[in-house]
Amino acid sequence: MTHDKLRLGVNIDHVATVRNARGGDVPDPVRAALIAEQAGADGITAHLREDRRHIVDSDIERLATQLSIPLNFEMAATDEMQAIALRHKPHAVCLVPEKREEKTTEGGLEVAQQDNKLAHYIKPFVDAGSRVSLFIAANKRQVEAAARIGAPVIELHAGAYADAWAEERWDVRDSELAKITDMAAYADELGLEVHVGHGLTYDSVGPIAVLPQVKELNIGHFIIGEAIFRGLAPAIQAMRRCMDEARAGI
Ligand SMILES: CC(=O)[C@@H](O)[C@H](O)COP(=O)(O)O
Ligand SMILES: NCC(=O)COP(=O)(O)O
Repeated sequence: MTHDKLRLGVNIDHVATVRNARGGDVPDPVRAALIAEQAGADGITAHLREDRRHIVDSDIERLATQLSIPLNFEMAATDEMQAIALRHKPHAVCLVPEKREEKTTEGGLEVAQQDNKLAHYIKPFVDAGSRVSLFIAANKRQVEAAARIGAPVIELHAGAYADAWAEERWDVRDSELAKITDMAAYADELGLEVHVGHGLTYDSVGPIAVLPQVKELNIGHFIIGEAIFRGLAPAIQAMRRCMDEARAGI
């Protein structure tokens, strides 16, 4: 398999988190998205949570009209979100699980236990031309269920791997990396396009970026944090370099 260019989707939710802390208009996540575009991001990811704790409806409207690069619209599989996504027809719709009380997206979407329901739910997106992605744990049952319902893309949840790295629990990091590695290969065999995201940093991105089946990484929290110190464009470009150097075997 060839190592084609790995796409970087920049998640701008965390700019909106800072904005919403004061309830005003700044910092503007759409401005961040446009800077990310200039800095070489291949796409923008934004998660319109049901509680609107960061991205809000008007952000999605502005992103949909102002971006020149693909928008990956993350959302819970609800009727309300389906109507919003169908109105904007983003390049990609990524279904994620949501729990109201969680600090961030803790787990992957349960696809295996609701495959009929989800197959029905994603059909209007497929018909509308949006690429459907399922944010799932690196677990065989979930990967097989994603393929079964006809989702073209999965995004493997890298949170446990990234947390283990941050906490220097190297045995857990290695076992989580092995799960992602195995499931990326298995999903590719089943014909799924593989993305990975959540919690990745300059340190932890390399072992994921080298996986030949992985086509896209979605990264936000670390990049936005790093932007405080080095600026948004340099923070994105540094992530790009980490990915490219790992992919090139440097
Ligand atoms: C699904 C996912 O991983 C992203 O949406 C990211 O975590 C940022 O959003 P939250 O921090 O609200 O989960
Ligand atoms: N889907 C994962 C994503 O968009 C970015 O997650 P994070 O880097 O903000 O944790």
